[in-house]
Amino acid sequence: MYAKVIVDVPAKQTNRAFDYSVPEALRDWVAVGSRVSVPFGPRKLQGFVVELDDRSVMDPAKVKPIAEILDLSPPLTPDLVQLAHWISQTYLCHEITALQAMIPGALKAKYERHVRVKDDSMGQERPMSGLSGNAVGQHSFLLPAQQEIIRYVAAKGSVEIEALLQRFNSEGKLIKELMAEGYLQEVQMVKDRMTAKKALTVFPPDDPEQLRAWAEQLPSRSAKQKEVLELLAERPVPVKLTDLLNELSISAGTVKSLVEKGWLELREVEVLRDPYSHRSFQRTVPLSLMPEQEQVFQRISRPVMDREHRVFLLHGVTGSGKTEVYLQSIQTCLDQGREAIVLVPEISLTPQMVERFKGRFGDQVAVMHSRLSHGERYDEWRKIMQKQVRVVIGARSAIFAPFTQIGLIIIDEEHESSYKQEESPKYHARDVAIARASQHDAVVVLGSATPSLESMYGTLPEYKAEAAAREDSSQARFRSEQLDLFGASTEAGHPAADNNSQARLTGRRVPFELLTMHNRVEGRPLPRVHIIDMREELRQGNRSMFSRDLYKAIEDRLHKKEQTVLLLNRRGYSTFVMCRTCGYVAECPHCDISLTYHQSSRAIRCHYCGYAERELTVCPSCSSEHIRHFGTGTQRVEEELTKLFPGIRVIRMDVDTTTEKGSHEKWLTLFRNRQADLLLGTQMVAKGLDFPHVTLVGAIAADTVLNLPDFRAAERTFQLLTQVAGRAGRHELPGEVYVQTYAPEHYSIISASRHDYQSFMEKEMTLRKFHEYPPFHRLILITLSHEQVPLLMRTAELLASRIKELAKELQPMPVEVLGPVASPISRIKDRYRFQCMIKYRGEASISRLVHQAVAGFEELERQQKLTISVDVDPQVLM
Ligand SMILES: Nc1ncnc2c1ncn2[C@@H]1O[C@H](COP(=O)(O)OP(=O)(O)OP(=O)(O)O)[C@@H](O)[C@H]1O
Ligand SMILES: [Zn+2]
Ligand SMILES: [Zn+2]
Repeated sequence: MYAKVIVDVPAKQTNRAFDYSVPEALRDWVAVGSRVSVPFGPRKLQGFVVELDDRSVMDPAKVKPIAEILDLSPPLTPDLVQLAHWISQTYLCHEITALQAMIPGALKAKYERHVRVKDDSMGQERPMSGLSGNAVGQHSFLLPAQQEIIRYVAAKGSVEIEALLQRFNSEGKLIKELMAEGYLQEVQMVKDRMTAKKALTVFPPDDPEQLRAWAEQLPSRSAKQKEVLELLAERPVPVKLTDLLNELSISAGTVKSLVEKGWLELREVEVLRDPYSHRSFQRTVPLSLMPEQEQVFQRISRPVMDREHRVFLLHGVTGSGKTEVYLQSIQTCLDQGREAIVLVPEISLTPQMVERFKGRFGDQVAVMHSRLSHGERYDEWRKIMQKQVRVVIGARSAIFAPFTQIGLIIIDEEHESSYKQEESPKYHARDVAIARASQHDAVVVLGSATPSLESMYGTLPEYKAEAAAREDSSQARFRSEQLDLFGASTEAGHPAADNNSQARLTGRRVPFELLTMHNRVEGRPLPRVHIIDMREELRQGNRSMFSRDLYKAIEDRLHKKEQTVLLLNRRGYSTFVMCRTCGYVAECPHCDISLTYHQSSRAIRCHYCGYAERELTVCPSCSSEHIRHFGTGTQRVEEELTKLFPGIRVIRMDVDTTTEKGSHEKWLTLFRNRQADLLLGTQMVAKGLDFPHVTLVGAIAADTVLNLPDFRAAERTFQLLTQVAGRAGRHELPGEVYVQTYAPEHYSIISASRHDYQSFMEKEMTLRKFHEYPPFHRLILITLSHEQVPLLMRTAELLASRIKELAKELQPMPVEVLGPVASPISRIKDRYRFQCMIKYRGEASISRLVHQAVAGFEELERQQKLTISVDVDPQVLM
């Protein structure tokens, strides 16, 4: 038997599968998706098996054997292996890069592979030595040899797989069966796993009444100690010291004195890494749907039941109850015995969101987001692998969850640009989701109150016509591409892989079907939006960052004890440092970008390279003292608020206040419990939040994004304003919104204020079509960087003309090569940057051509330390 292996060297020469033979001993273990170690020249490399075959076109004498298999069960499913291939073709990256992106980080770390007797509780790695007699007794129908294996493993707790195979050599197959049947389980002893996590924990005495008695004894000045005792009397369970301190806002000293009195005990306890273990989720039942929800739900569930690949674009206004539709559609999917993936933007993967899914589906849900540690992520991934869960909710990369029976993929807030990964593989999760769904005959739901123009385009007749015209030719072409990549054997198929899904990923795109929910749940009105012209405020002599109306509205809410959300759109907002006398702007000496002022460290800093210097007090250019930082950071807004409204309780949420793990959650809980009057923040307050007492929303600088050199600026502005406005008046109390802007006549701001998606979309579509921007044309951005401009320019020009030349072959397909020009940010970390933009209509073949052109420069890249990066469908044009 032969395996085709993609090795872990991201380079052009190695960007193909290499043949290896599968040694007899590994036959039962190697499958498509296995991670293996193989000899490669003088080295040993890691790689992934992408295909198995009985034959090899290579000279058998020259084919080397696989050295080792790295996981007992393949970490990738065959459909993921195929998807990786599709990603590498679509987004022009090395196949290995796509494969690596699909497995959790912990698997890339050093670890040992053990097996143990399966215990149904997750996440525990304790030895199972007590279990031997029982486990075997129950499974008396196992072969004697298998029983012996189980007994052996149970007695040892866990056994390293090599040791086990050695001990029972020639029984590899039996061991494999035991694993497949779930008697034995693989345990990865990841390095960071071996050092179990420990936490100081406070133990109350057994009798809580005793605590009350002690509390009585304490003198009144020990109020804090009393509080601790009373809390524990109420809730007599061990509690993590840090949690206790946070909960009561006390210092460790308070607890220490109680421990010294011998009333409480403090011990180090091992903690398990279930990120949600400390929370119990209240079970929820399906709500009875509003008529619009019901209609949409029916449309989605039908193809879910019929196992038809369809793509729906669900446009539902803020507060229309999209989440409930997702939940019930997922239930339909689970009832079919299939699995569901829910993608949400990282930033809105809030506890509230998780709660909704855990509340409905309980332990069947795995959660994946980037704030989890390596170990936690790995544990969640393992739950999916071992089929302990059937729903995964997570950020972008959760689209690679190793499910095998996907029925439904939901992408919430589908318009979010964070679904595009900025590093290689530069994939867009929306497109990957559609590709993956097509492999499984699954349904995709793209949900948003402000659908992206790209997705909207998918519902237009123009797209359907285009898709239909492309159908025949592209399908034929794609099939032949597959053939020459996998070799003729693809048709014959290979034993271990699920060939059905292999045959299906054609890259074909179905037209999207538009579903609309115009109304909020229970007919609640959308909030009234006021546009405030800040130029007018200035004319009236108001120099504050708050307009008079917004000021009054905040005051009014404080009075009524209702809550306010304030958005400071910092993206594109310059907190740069400028001299008012001569106009000097402090810039990074290594990058083409102005430095940003950071109040906490009183320093000015570069966002790209981290360069920092002390705050300037005199202008380096003219020595004037009138040098100051411009712009309105959240910190300054907070200061201003406390000045204007003494006693106001403000929660500030921005990158500075949310870096600590769990801080996000902490702030939102405080706000929800109405322990604050006002939530101030950047983009992260705009999304997904659903708080009943929020009746006022203010956008302080609504238009900052409009000034960015980006053709999506208007779209982003419209989306952000609509989303943040949507936070107000979602429950009984009606909401009101104030939008402060210097561009009150801009159509994105006017449409947002009228909740008029349709007119915004039509206007924007017309403009995009006129300027030949996406979604009508597609873009590929090629960025080159090097320390020296002449070489860079020369190379960029060569590359551009090479692409133009190759593009001639594609006539009459319109391909336009713009540039090379200096990038909007023309230097980062002392490297200059140039870009070429390719504009085209149509599909796959253009990416091949770019790939071919770029590959021709790989040698130069290596020799000259030049970098060329290719971004297909770029979201960021800097
Ligand atoms: N059928 C229903 N009956 C009663 N309440 C409902 C129903 N469906 C949803 N809700 C409630 O309506 C509120 C808004 O729903 P949800 O948060 O799902 O809206 P959404 O469409 O996701 O909004 P956004 O896009 O702003 O996040 C929630 O509090 C939800 O519990
Ligand atoms: Zn100056
Ligand atoms: Zn810099």
